[in-house]
Amino acid sequence: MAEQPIGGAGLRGQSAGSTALCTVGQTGSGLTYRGFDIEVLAEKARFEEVAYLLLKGKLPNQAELDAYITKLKGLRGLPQALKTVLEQIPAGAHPMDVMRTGASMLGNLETEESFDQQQDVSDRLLAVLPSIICYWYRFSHDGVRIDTETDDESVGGHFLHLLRDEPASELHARVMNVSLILYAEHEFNASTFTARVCASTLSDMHSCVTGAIGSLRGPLHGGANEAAMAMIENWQSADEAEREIMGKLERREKIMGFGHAVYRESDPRNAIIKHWSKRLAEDVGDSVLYPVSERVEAVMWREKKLFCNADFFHASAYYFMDVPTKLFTPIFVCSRVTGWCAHVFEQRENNRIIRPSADYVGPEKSEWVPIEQRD
Ligand SMILES: CC(=O)SCCNC(=O)CCNC(=O)[C@H](O)C(C)(C)COP(=O)(O)OP(=O)(O)OC[C@H]1O[C@@H](n2cnc3c(N)ncnc32)[C@H](O)[C@@H]1OP(=O)(O)O
Ligand SMILES: O=C([O-])CC(=O)C(=O)O
Repeated sequence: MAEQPIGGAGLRGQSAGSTALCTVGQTGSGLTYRGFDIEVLAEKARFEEVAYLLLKGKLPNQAELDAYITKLKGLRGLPQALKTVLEQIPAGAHPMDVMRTGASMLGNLETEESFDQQQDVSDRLLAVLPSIICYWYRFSHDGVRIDTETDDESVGGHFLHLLRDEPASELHARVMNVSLILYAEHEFNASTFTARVCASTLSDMHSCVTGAIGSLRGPLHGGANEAAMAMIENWQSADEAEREIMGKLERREKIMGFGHAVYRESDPRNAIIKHWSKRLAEDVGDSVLYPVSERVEAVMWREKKLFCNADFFHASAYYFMDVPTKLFTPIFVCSRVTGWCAHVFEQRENNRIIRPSADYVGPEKSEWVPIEQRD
């Protein structure tokens, strides 16, 4: 057997099961949720409609959507014990760690006792995750205890309202809606696979989501939007960006927000969020960050044939909406929780514990040496 490094090839290209939720890189459009092209959903749908599609299995009619929005609005409140925990977390903590703790603590307070509760538990998580992150952020940064039960119609509007203490503009609510749709679901990505592995042991929903948040946090996955922002904000012009990117490529550094494990030529979400980033750049009169981002995109394609993934233009879009960089990946959580929960439902529906094998590359059979005789 050929010697291989410890670690692995990332299971790239191997099927690890089936799903009815999403196709990635298979059809002409590149990305579909339950058969609907991402371009159509981003243009026509509300995020809550997409959440319904993923979680309940079909698009809602008007009455069903109205009832769902009303339900989500009624689930935004935080239990006192969760507020108390959030107030203990220091301002310097990473918001993804706060999300992880928040989801986990909720599991102590509102435990999923039976899989019959899975729809309600998922709706609660979807409604309350923006409240969790914004309650902590505003308490630790501004010293205020906010009321998280706003009357905003949308999840994105609710998030921005809590963050800034005023309702979101129409443009910002629209961009948040698109962003949440783009991030909602993506087949067997690392965080979703984490959720499914956890679900396959017949564990509870909060454990699946808590584990998934931990996986999404890393810069090779959801954390790339923050890492991209940390990079591009250093550059004052497109020419400076080009010089710096060339240097990074020479030093063989990874450029965050580029490349993908499945897509080979483009990520269909990029053109959509790029369009909205441009609109926001015009709205705020930006003449630096958007041109810098466009130049980085052009140089990466010219030099490496690497394209922007969903994360790259999300960085500038969120920046133009005044969202602090550390909150970029938590927004991803507020969206992807729909995909995670829907995958947990699927896993539970036809479950077998996920337990692959490893090729052993360690030492041959070894003799035990008493501790006093070891080097
Ligand atoms: C929402 C999301 O999670 S999207 C992904 C977000 N993550 C990022 O943006 C992080 C940066 N990108 C990456 O690290 C990778 O492209 C990943 C993790 C997304 C995919 O990883 P892989 O499937 O291993 O990438 P792939 O096999 O296509 O890589 C091929 C080559 O391109 C290089 N490459 C891939 N992405 C990048 C990048 N962003 N910058 C520089 N080089 C890159 C790899 O190092 C590899 O080079 P090598 O053959 O010399 O080792
Ligand atoms: O599919 C992946 O590997 C990563 C990704 O784009 C996502 O999770 O949205």
